[in-house]
Amino acid sequence: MISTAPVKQTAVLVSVIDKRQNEDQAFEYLDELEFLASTLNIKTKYKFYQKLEKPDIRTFVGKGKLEEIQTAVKAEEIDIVIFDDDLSPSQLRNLEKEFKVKIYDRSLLILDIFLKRARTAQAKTQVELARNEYLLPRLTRMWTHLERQRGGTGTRGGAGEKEIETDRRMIRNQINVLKKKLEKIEKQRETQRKRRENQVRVALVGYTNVGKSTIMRLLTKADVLAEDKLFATVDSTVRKIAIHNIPFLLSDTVGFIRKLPHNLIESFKSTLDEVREADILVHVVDVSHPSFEEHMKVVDETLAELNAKDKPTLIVFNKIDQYRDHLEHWEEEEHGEDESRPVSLEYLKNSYMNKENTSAVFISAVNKENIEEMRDKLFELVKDRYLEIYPNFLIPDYYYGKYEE
Ligand SMILES: Nc1nc2c(ncn2[C@@H]2O[C@H](COP(=O)(O)OP(=O)(O)OP(=O)(O)O)[C@@H](O)[C@H]2O)c(=O)[nH]1
Ligand SMILES: [Mg+2]
Repeated sequence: MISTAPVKQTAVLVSVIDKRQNEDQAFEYLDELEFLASTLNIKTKYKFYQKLEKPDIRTFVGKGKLEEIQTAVKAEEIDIVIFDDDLSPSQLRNLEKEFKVKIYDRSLLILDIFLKRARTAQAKTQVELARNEYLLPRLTRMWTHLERQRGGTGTRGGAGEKEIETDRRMIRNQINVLKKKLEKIEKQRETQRKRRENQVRVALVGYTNVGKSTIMRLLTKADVLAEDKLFATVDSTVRKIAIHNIPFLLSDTVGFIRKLPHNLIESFKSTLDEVREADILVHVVDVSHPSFEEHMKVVDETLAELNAKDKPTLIVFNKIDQYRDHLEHWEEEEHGEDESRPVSLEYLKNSYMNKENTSAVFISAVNKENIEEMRDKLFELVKDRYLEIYPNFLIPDYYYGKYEE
């Protein structure tokens, strides 16, 4: 009997941290990488990290570490070795020679997740383009993969330069075709966008898996996919909604992450236009995540790259239910003296809500806690923009000042 159930592939993860980072951060990064891998149904068996000033030019990690990893790969019959950084084409080749299994780097992992998740023609084309551009300089490696799959090393004399050149040409053609296709789709979207010119536009932004789609669903009652997986949303979704009779467009967007592949940002430019062209941003944060502040920084940096940093922003600290749970667990566990107690929710609220020029709210989207407050704060921002577009619009008095001192 032959089983047709997909066999879960196994992996070991490898990251390099420099002297400024501590062990906790190394584990954090590896946990995130494990989560990314699990999104592709890859099971992590071991995690390795090494402290280095810079990754090794030839093999990413040093010789000793390489041997350590090799032992694990052989003992456990591992299918894939995943690196938490981007590998150069030559590093890829060297590592493949060393381990003789599939090698992934962070970019390829994220690209494959996007490929799996993309739904619309536009998103699919964007990811395919980014993936081809990523593969082009690394084609030798891909070719050797094909060779091995055919089971024919030696019989054909290995990957010939001629075959590689043919493949390269094929990929270059493909890239041109995809670019033309994208241009056409973008022209259509352009007319769509023009039609939206006189409307207030709000974009949900944030690190991946923070709850953007859950909040979108809450506000629009639309059937938006929300999952405990990274990059559940790759396409952007736009819905028209209203708060206190003021209409606006709300869009759910692709989540950001540390070291998002540059090719991906490039080819997702038009999807990210949703963010760039928004009047108002709702920055969603998973406050229960131990690195939420680092995540906020990554989001701010990505927004700066998109020239979208200075828009009126509501910061939504989500998952306060989970934050409370973590605090409770912390109390129950034993801790060393050097471990500092996580701050209370009250403390966090005080430090963030008193900042000048920022509007913030603490909610639980799943337990529907403080949702009205979030709606009212969003309304304050939407209303200001709406009155810029329609200066003669009269807003009934009772909507004003609900949360003002
Ligand atoms: N405990 C808790 N979980 C939440 C809350 N809000 C969302 N989640 C969960 O967090 C996970 C991710 O939610 P999504 O809404 O898919 O997050 P997202 O930001 O859209 O994620 P991507 O599209 O992958 O970037 C899901 O399992 C949600 O059920 C919350 O308030 N509390
Ligand atoms: Mg989502």
